[in-house]
Amino acid sequence: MALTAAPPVQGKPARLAFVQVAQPGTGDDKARNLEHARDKIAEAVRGGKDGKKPDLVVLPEIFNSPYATGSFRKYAERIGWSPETRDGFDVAQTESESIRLLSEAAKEHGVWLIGGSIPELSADDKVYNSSPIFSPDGKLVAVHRKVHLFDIDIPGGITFKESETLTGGDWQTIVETDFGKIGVGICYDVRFPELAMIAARKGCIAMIYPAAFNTTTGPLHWDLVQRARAVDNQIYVGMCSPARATEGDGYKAWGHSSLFDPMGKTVGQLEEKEDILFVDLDPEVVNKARAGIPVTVQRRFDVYADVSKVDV
Ligand SMILES: NC(=O)CC(=O)C(=O)O
Repeated sequence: MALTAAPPVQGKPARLAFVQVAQPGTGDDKARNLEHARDKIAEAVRGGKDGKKPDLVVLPEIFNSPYATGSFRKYAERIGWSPETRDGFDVAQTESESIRLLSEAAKEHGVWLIGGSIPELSADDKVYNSSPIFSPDGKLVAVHRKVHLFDIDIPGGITFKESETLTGGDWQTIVETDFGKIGVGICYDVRFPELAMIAARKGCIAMIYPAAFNTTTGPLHWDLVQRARAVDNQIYVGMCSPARATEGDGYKAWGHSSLFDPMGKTVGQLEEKEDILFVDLDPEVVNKARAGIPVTVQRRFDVYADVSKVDV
């Protein structure tokens, strides 16, 4: 059977900065967490060793609140964005101090910003784990609400039940940037291959996940799930984690923020402490991977369904 060439992924080379800030402890106040994140965004924008300014800055999951089911409602803020009002949404009208601060930071530095995630209080009084995404003019272009809630119970390891206080989101998020389409998920969403598969088939060059794996699941699965999503879909996959807390008995994040390329190679990875990872996306790397291993044109939709045809 003759092979048809895969359509090239659209995009331009881009520099990403993953800001691995410490996750707040239960005694921390929100204002301090926000100021710390603002300072770290400014540091990221100054660039890494080569001083190159990033095109996109990414913060970790739940960066302004402790990662604890008992804290989410207390820290939650009303954002007010919805997919229906996306084009008319004005950040000046939000009640959320975190959204205002992140929007100002994106605008001040002229960068795309995936603002990690924060607890969000909805109009009908539900709490979501939500990732706000800003364009370089400070516009809030999307909010991804974590679709799959982190409910696990590993005896002798970790028990966590986000569904005690959170509700799962019900849309998929793909953002059109000036360097290509980027899919956004949050942490546990990475374990469900469908979101990455749909994003890739809709032309995304990368899936980015603000995330906070832990010291039980991190060593086993953090790299594995990113490489699996990257190789299956021939896209870049990255996760930005909080730094590991060194004190207290709260959540111990895995750290190790990282980016993997479409062949499953590690583009870059941090350790567990506070740090910033600078890594590059290159559409030619995606195109080369797809030309070499042409799974994009070898699918058998006569045998199984194409999930990317379903609109979510
Ligand atoms: N924190 C999460 O949402 C997910 C996680 O830690 C895991 O999947 O492991």
